[in-house]
Amino acid sequence: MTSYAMEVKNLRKEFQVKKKKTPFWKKDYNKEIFVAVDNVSFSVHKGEIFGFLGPNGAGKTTTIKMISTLLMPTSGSVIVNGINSHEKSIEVLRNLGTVLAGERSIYWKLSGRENLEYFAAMNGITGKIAKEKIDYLLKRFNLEKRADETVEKYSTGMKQRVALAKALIADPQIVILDEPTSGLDPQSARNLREIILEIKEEGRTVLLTTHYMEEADQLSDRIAIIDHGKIIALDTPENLKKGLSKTKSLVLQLDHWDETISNKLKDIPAVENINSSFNDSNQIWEVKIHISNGSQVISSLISNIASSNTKIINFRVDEPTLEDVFINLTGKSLRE
Ligand SMILES: Nc1ncnc2c1ncn2[C@@H]1O[C@H](COP(=O)(O)OP(=O)(O)OP(=O)(O)O)[C@@H](O)[C@H]1O
Repeated sequence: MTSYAMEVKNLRKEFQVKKKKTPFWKKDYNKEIFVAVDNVSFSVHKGEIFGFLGPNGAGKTTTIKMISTLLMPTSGSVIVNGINSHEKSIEVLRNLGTVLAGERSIYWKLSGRENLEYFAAMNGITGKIAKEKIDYLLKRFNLEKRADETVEKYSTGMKQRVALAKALIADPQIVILDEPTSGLDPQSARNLREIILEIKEEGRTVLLTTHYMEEADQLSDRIAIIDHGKIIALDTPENLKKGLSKTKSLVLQLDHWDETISNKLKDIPAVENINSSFNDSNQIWEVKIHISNGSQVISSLISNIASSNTKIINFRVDEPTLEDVFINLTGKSLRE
């Protein structure tokens, strides 16, 4: 018996895309190959939450769809509980509960309860057992009171909880969640993160994609960071950050910020990256400066800024985050 819930080996997906500036009537010979997932390999241990972290367009959803047998890989394989997913997809699907981003596989014209009844029946679960399971899931996900209203009337958080209940109806050992908290308000997102931890406590394995680094950090036992279809790092969140013990971020609130100040600071060798944003409500600039050699450069940065045409309202020094890990590996921010 394998100790892995999932083994992904050299997974690759190529899409044929139209070349830029090609007239629509010129067809096939104007296509080129775009590699969305580029020989990705990783193994997920039974019972862990494995985070798949990367910016928009990195290849997370494409990978998830191949794992869930919704998309045929160009090459490579996925082994779920020792079974090859593209040779025995029905057997593999029995072990998987998947919630794709922007879940449309629940029926909006049916109620939450009817959705669960439908998907229970699809999985051969009927009668008293189905009723007990559905009542339990509706209660667990706090959907009981509005269980008989159509899903279209639900909030995004409620729809997401129905999708999750649907994914759990057949009691899968592995749950795959694609950007589960995307578009949720902070309270609903927190609520969903608690549910994800409970799913792990029940002994299930969770594969979770997200572009929220704090979420990946908080939930995951291990994290693979993906960019441009390639895994660029894979470890526990602690080890990923430990590798950057000298990296710090200087976060300042300033009354003014411009390119001249930014360029002057970028000339300092320890400065890796600068992100700035203007807060309209209090008319203050928040500037985050990522630095590579810890505390040594902080005092010279502050005196440099203080002597520029701006006033420092506040500042703090942050320890390395997964964002810093990503910047260190790619030279750009996760959100750029
Ligand atoms: N059917 C398709 N045809 C062509 N290109 C595609 C197709 N599906 C995805 N892509 C491209 O593949 C890349 C990876 O997309 P994917 O949806 O996997 O990214 P992602 O990491 O999940 O990002 P997001 O968080 O934005 O969903 C993107 O550049 C996307 O435009």
